[in-house]
Amino acid sequence: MMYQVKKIDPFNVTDFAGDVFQTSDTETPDAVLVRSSQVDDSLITKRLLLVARSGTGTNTINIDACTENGTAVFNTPGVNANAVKELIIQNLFRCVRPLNEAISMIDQLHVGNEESLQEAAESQRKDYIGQELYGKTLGILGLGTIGQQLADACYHMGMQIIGYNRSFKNLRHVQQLETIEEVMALSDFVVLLLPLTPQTEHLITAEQFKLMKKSAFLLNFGRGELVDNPAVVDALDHDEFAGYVSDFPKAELQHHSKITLLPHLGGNTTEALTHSANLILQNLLDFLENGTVRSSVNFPRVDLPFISPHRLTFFFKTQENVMAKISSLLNKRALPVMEMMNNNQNGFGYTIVNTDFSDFSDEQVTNLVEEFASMKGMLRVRKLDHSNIENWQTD
Ligand SMILES: NC(=O)C1=CN([C@@H]2O[C@H](COP(=O)(O)OP(=O)(O)OC[C@H]3O[C@@H](n4cnc5c(N)ncnc54)[C@H](O)[C@@H]3O)[C@@H](O)[C@H]2O)C=CC1
Ligand SMILES: O=C(O)C(=O)[C@H](O)COP(=O)(O)O
Repeated sequence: MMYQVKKIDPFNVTDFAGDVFQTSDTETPDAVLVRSSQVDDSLITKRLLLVARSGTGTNTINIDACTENGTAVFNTPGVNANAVKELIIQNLFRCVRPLNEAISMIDQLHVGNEESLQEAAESQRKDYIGQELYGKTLGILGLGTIGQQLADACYHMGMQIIGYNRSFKNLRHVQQLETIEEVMALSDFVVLLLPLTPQTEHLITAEQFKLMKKSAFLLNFGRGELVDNPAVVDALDHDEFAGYVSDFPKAELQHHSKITLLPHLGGNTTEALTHSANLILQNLLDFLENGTVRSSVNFPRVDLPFISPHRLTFFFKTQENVMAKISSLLNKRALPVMEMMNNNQNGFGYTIVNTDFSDFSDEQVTNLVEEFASMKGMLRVRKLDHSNIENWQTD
């Protein structure tokens, strides 16, 4: 079977497409490949097996609708963490040392015959005195992969690290505090590294800005919607804190002397983009061909070698006792179970059964798949044929 994959963002699939999938403009694809663009709900048809997101944030995908539809959502968490960490550090330095301004001053400096450029420039350096990061307090909201890498790097630059996360992380270099408010009040720099979810939308607003040090900076590399933008502008206009850096530009934040906007540059390095695209394409291929789940936000991880002529995969709600019903039907229909692997997560189960349909007619196989699919709580059943096993023989 040749699967139809719709690319929402540009991807070079030359090394992957061919035997298993081809790219297509269809509105009813088997899989969608995407970066951070919006995935329209209309694409979530019964045919859609997978949304493959190259990158970390999945806020542009309707995960609940995908899950109910039996559609897996994959992402590549951590792959761009180093790129984001480095960009944040670059911006921390930018907050404390007026580099851009100093470079621009020299660029515009005109000297006469008597004076060297160096002398003229040095005479002005008193206007470009900065501060050091060493000894300052960095507060991180969201102590996930990027937050932890940032904490380690900044700790080794001599900063004090505090942070907030919904679950306790027990990190060596981070003092984890109970509330966002404590972190905001104690930090010289607050870095937002939370995902955008219904719980985190507009989490940071006017009340918290009032707690911040007047000299503190807020850096948002999580998502724009974490912050109430009009409240940021208002707080900066009233000198409640010193400056806002955001990787997520919005018109209401433009043209403000205390606001720096970047064009979503966090993961925008050759290394991160290449690694992330290759990883998602490999995982997409493996899911379409073998049903393997390695990094998904809604399907439990199951990776079982495909060493049988056929296999069945099941995605289901665990509370309906579907696993027991699957085992019972496999037994009842005397289907050989060569290998089987199951995993459960957040109320959903995913099971792969390696099997052999050689002794079953096509009609029997179709009926069996329909029997499984009609079980209460079953969200997706797939039957996969092993493309490379010919003349399969069991001992
Ligand atoms: N600017 C950019 O280009 C990039 C931005 N990002 C953003 O950064 C976010 C974090 O990335 P990673 O660190 O890789 O993800 P991660 O999943 O490793 O970390 C997220 C952390 O936030 C915590 N968290 C989630 N909801 C919370 C809540 N309501 N309250 C407190 N803590 C909560 C989680 O427990 C986890 O520790 C992504 O979801 C994405 O939105 C990620 C990569 C690049
Ligand atoms: O991984 C994420 O989450 C990001 O925000 C990426 O770094 C940026 O997304 P892309 O637009 O580059 O896919």
